[in-house]
Amino acid sequence: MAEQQIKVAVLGGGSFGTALASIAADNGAKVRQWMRDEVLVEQINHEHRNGRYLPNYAINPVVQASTDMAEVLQEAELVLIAIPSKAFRSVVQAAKPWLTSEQILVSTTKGIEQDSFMLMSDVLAQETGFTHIGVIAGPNLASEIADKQLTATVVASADALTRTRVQQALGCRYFRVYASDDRHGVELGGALKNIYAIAAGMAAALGMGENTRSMLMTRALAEMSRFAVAHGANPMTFLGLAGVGDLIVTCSSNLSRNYRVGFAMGEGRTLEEAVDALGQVAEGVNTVKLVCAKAADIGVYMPLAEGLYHVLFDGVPAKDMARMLMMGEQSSDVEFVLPREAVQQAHRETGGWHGQ
Ligand SMILES: NC(=O)C1=CN([C@@H]2O[C@H](COP(=O)(O)OP(=O)(O)OC[C@H]3O[C@@H](n4cnc5c(N)ncnc54)[C@H](O)[C@@H]3O)[C@@H](O)[C@H]2O)C=CC1
Ligand SMILES: O=C(CO)COP(=O)(O)O
Repeated sequence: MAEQQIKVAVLGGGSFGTALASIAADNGAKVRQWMRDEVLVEQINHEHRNGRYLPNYAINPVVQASTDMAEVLQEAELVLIAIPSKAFRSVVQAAKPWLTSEQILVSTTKGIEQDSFMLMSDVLAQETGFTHIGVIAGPNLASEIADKQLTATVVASADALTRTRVQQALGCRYFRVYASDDRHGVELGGALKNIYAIAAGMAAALGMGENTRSMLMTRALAEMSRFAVAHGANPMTFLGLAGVGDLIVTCSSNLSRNYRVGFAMGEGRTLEEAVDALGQVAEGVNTVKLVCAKAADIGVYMPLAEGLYHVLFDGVPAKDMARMLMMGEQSSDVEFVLPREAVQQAHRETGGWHGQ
């Protein structure tokens, strides 16, 4: 018996929405993509190209773009939402009249909502009240996916049907989809690593070496998992693609927008200049603000995120901040092995930490 063709809707006309639409189409799905821009719709439908966000890649001609939300969502079994966090809720609200409880709704957005500090899957759950809700995150640079480079991601949901349908719809010869039930852990992995990608870009522009980058990434992982565990995530998630996997790619690649913002600032540009030159979303700029405020509120130790905050928003030179961070507390390597408190206690018992 021939397999039934799955109907996929993608909300968002940016680089990631476009890359995901093309994967689903390559995999045999019927794909419709919603975006606001009429000109882009025409270009995708006639030239099979997204000239604004992924100019150098061919889009599978099966992808049909439209500005009409009703048309895009009609009969869709799987809805992928690739909208920057700032606009995510408003787009979900606009989509709501055409969403049904049988549909599988998946956020692909790596950000946190400004006022509520909610993750996008929680926004989806709050706005719809539906059960088939999940997220996708992992080392997924959109242009590499569009180039069909071998790639893997994670779908995370407590709902087995959501995990399975996403694996079936997107898993193909160049894209593997691994499953997790730690939705918040996976989602936080994707959102938090953007902070450290900015710092990594800055370090690279300042000529810091490979030891430094490795230290930065590994200590970033310690901070990310500490923060996520305080929000109920499983620390083991950070060993996976949405944790260490995404951190590696985003802290190493000039294709990452967050890395590029950091690199531009390391070269002497202001934050505003760096963001303007990008012309696309760099979620980490907003995420670092929100995360630092939350970490202060709930008492989570995040020296790298705080350091980056002072560089981005208080004009502290990145080199001075790096020097200060090097003189901070020498703590536990992996605190899920040796708790931080045990290291601090030992220092207290031996007369304190003698940094210079
Ligand atoms: N580009 C990438 O490599 C990856 C991106 N992501 C995440 O995907 C999310 C979306 O990012 P990209 O597609 O990369 O962004 P992008 O900057 O390439 O495009 C953003 C898209 O959202 C649209 N948009 C913005 N505000 C809107 C509104 N109010 N109403 C309707 N549409 C609106 C823009 O018109 C544009 O089509 C981000 O959270 C990002 O972190 C996740 C994995 C990889
Ligand atoms: O999340 C990404 C890769 O996994 C993309 O990162 P940027 O948003 O920094 O481009």
